Amino acid sequence: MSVPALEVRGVDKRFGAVEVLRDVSLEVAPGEVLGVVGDNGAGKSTLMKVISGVHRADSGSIRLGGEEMSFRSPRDARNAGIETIYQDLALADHLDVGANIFLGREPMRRFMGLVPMLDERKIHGEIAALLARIESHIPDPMTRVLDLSGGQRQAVAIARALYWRAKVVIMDEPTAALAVMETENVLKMARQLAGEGIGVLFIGHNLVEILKVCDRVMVMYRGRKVFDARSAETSQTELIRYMTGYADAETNEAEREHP
Ligand SMILES: Nc1ncnc2c1ncn2[C@@H]1O[C@H](COP(=O)(O)OP(=O)(O)OP(=O)(O)O)[C@@H](O)[C@H]1O
Repeated sequence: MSVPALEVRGVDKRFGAVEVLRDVSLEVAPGEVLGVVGDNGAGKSTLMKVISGVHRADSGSIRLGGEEMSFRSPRDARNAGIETIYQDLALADHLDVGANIFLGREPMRRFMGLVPMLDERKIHGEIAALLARIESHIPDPMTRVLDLSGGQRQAVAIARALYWRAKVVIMDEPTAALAVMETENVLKMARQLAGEGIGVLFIGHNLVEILKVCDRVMVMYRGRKVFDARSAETSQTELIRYMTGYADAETNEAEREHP
């Protein structure tokens, strides 16, 4: 078996007296899209924030490509290869597409061997190649991100993940604020990232969408992972039973009856 792109083992997280994550484990293979679902407050965002270096777990471990990680900041996580794409993206609105992809590390060239200058030809070429790779329709890569649509903004974040060779991309409710066509594009991009060998975590509420785009789905309920199955082997009804705690209650009842 290949080494998982991401492996989370036994993560616990408390905020004061509140236990928000309890012994959560998951694995995402390279090229796999794992859906994460659960009711409001189930702990999905907190889990993603632990993985992306925003919060530190109280216990448990995170391995990226088989290597144990200890992130002190989101920057640490990004440098290690974990890119997060939020619904409200952390893009620099007033900067153009290129600046948002290169994050201040644009290709440079030396003028007459002395003064370093932006290598605009290389920048244009790289952006065009990236956008073509994800089949994104951004007419002019020099557009300010502020002037892009929601779906185009997602495309910029995805291009950035590709450029920086992310190992894992977290898409946290990426389609929540998008129109139908844009939603389709973002779903397609999730599959394209997986096609590049990236492990994708896809958090969402729309089960039709989740079952369509994800290879596997896990359900969070009150801070625990209560279910994990291949999309082809589960259904909306089954996921809802776990999301609402019914399946859990049934198991407990069966255990009481047949201890
Ligand atoms: N910084 C924090 N301090 C205290 N409690 C928090 C903090 N962040 C989250 N929580 C609590 O942790 C629980 C899980 O929240 P989380 O946002 O992870 O859930 P979620 O599954 O992502 O929900 P949603 O679908 O609504 O985004 C909630 O009860 C929330 O109030």
